[in-house]
Amino acid sequence: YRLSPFHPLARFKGPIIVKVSKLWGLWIAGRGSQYLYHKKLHDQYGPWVRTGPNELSVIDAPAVSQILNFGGLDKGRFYEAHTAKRRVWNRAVTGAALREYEPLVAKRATQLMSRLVEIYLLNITRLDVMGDLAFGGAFEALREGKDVAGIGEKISAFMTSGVALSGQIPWISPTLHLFPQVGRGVQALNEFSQRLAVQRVEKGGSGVKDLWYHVSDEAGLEKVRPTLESSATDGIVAVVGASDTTVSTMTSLVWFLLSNQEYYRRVRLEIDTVFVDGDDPRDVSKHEQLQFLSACINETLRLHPPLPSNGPRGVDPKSGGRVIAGRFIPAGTTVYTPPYALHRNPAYFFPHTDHFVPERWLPGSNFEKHDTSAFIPFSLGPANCVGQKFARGEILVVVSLLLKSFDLKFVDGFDSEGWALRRRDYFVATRTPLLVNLTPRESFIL
Ligand code: HEM
Repeated sequence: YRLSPFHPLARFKGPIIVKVSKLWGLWIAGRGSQYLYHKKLHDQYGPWVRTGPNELSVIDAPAVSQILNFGGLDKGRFYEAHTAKRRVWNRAVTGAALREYEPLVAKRATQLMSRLVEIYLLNITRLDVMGDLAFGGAFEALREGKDVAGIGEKISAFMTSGVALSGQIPWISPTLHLFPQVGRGVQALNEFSQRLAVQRVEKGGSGVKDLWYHVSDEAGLEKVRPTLESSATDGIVAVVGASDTTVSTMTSLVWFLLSNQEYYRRVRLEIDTVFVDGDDPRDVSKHEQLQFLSACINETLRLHPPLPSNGPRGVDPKSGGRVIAGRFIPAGTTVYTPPYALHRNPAYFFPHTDHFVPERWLPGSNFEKHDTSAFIPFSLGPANCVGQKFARGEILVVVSLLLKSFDLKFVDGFDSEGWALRRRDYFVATRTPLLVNLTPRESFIL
């Protein structure tokens, strides 16, 4: 039936193996290769591809916008386990709220620079920043020089098992606890976040209106105050969703710059010009002058989107189906809009589609194709990333401080070309260590 012309998705092209069963897709996802597989299928079959018996992947920009934007498809069963409390989240990321967080980020960025003299710790800085914001300074990984709480490990167990699996087989989410291996990863992270939440409440406010202040509604703006349990879930969503995505971007950015020395020199020159003697990269008022660095961040997010496949959407199984960009999508269909494949579609970014060319983002640049409606690293619409402004701000502080303070160079003999090929797609892309030597510069900042 799934291969027959009677199946509601029969008109959509795709390999036979994926039409028959979800097992092949599950195997690909288990290896972290979904983003590459989707890209390959789109290269072969075009912007609409059938990727499962009841699943599509779409990289046609107008259709992507209709799917993700207001009035589009639901987030579907994939998110059943999460409480999407968008209203409290929105309060947590207003301009005023972000200004409250700035000293926290600046403090950790400074600590990073001092510890970098000894060891490269970008990976754990993100833990401390999010520990500060969400749980009142819970982790202290930089101070200890390592991830003492083992949170990195808990996050990867959670990502590689529960999240990847429920993305492939949405109906499995409510039954995850039945799979001991998978359930353990999910449960360990849940218990950990509950403990942190209790600690944060016992410790009382940090004096800063941090993220916890908003997600637990300390100001009492909601009619019904969120329970400790649901604020703990939000706290951990912040640590997982906000820290790994940001560090993925920073690590890829360093990799792109060191692999393209002329761009590395140009970014450094810009930072040295904007922050002259005594000026401090933690001064966010100067960040809008960092045009070339911002272009490099965009180009990094284009080629290495931290969520390479994005969260799927679904057509309500109880509906009569939906028409998207002139095509009928039957009820119950899962729809992917994978940023990795979309961003590398030459119909939207051309020439040098697969190459790091940050100039395409500079004002006045004249590339044959530069369609920003196809640029969705933070997704689109009502469920897009609430933290994108904060993420950009954090990246600008840390990267400009890093380049102002150190000369960076790949460790001799490091397989830098192979590094990008080892990125894996477990909802947030995972990476192997990027080995970089750091030599303090004269302008080293503490
Ligand atoms: C470069 C860094 C980041 C990237 C690329 C990124 C990307 C994304 C994407 C693509 C989504 C939507 C997923 C979907 O549509 O299924 C999302 C959702 C979300 N992000 Fe981010 N994110 C980043 C940083 C952050 C930060 C720093 C925070 C918090 C301070 C944050 C908080 C959230 C939350 C709460 C959601 C869920 C929104 C909702 O469901 O309404 N993110 N992010």
